[in-house]
Amino acid sequence: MKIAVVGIGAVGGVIASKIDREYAPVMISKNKEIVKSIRENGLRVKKEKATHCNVNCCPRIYSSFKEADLKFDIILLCTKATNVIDAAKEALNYLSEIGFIVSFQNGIVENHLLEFVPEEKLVGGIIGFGATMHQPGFVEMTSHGEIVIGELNGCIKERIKVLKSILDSVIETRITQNIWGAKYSKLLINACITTMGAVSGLTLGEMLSKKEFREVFRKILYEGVEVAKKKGIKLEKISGVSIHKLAASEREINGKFCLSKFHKDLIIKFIGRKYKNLKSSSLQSLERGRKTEVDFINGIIVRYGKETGFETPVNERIVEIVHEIENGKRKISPENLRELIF
Ligand SMILES: NC(=O)C1=CN([C@@H]2O[C@H](COP(=O)(O)OP(=O)(O)OC[C@H]3O[C@@H](n4cnc5c(N)ncnc54)[C@H](OP(=O)(O)O)[C@@H]3O)[C@@H](O)[C@H]2O)C=CC1
Ligand SMILES: CC(C)(CO)C(=O)C(=O)O
Repeated sequence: MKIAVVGIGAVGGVIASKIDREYAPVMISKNKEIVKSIRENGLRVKKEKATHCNVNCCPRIYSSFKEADLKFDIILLCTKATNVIDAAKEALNYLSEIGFIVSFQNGIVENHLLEFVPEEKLVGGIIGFGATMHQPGFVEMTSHGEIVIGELNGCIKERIKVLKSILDSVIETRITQNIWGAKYSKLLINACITTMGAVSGLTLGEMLSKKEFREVFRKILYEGVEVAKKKGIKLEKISGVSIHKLAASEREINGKFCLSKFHKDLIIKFIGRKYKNLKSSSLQSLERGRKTEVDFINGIIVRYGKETGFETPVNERIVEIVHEIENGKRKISPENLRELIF
């Protein structure tokens, strides 16, 4: 089984390091500094409570598929959503006859990929763990959480079981028959945690310790969940969390199977405590001068809202705020979240 990991940043680095011994994946990175560092020092991984160690002594890293000049049975796309189209276009030419691509991006990118990737060549994926790249070629898994994978048409084929067995070496992996719903459920997590972390510059713990920011969290989620209902999207638990059940909805509060506003607030507070050091991947992008994936995350909630006639003012505003930061017109600050309290 020939495997390629494309995009050796935080997630790609963690995945490549964990499957290295058993599957010897080939790594593809467009980032010259990362290629140089891994060629010189190996792929370095920070282990919990340790400094770091080299796990990949014979690094198989290339700056393009052309340079690697091999065909692959599985290509794991671990770039940001903003780069995934280019990465997938290149990858398609290097698939073996039985080969397929896995899209691990946060947000929804699969509809764009399906414009040129045949459906049978694409499998959807979700990364539930957190990862950080401290320096080029030096990565850390910062929080735990499952990987979820699924065929876009919901079938369970043999290949998805093979993929699961490979990814189980990274972290516990689950197969879903509802990958679109699962991806949207993860999108909801990112619409709150990742985007709020990006505009505020706060860790999750700092952010969710404040009641006013937990309220922003619930408003972003509320809009996302209402839009999902209108679109008929079936939401599901990700890493054991039914994020959608935490949405603020006065109608639901009086309903049968829902948590009280007090309990929802308490659970959000608890999530903040449990993952207190989590640093948003979009914040990491902004700090590196890169664009975020907000258009594929909160932007999707706004788009689905427009399609279904449901207003999404908080998501609309946070998308604008992120773009202002990306364009240098605004600074990252907790004050940005205060603008969303209306
Ligand atoms: N980090 C996290 O905790 C989590 C991230 N995710 C998702 O996983 C995906 C990857 O995130 P993350 O690892 O943080 O991102 P990173 O930015 O750390 O890594 C992506 C890497 O891909 C490189 N790259 C860009 N285009 C290409 C290309 N065409 N071919 C090869 N390499 C390319 C980038 O280069 P350059 O450095 O030059 O930009 C970068 O080094 C995102 O969609 C993210 O939302 C999901 C869950 C958790
Ligand atoms: C919230 C988290 C860490 C969960 O996996 C994530 O997806 C991100 O920051 O991009």
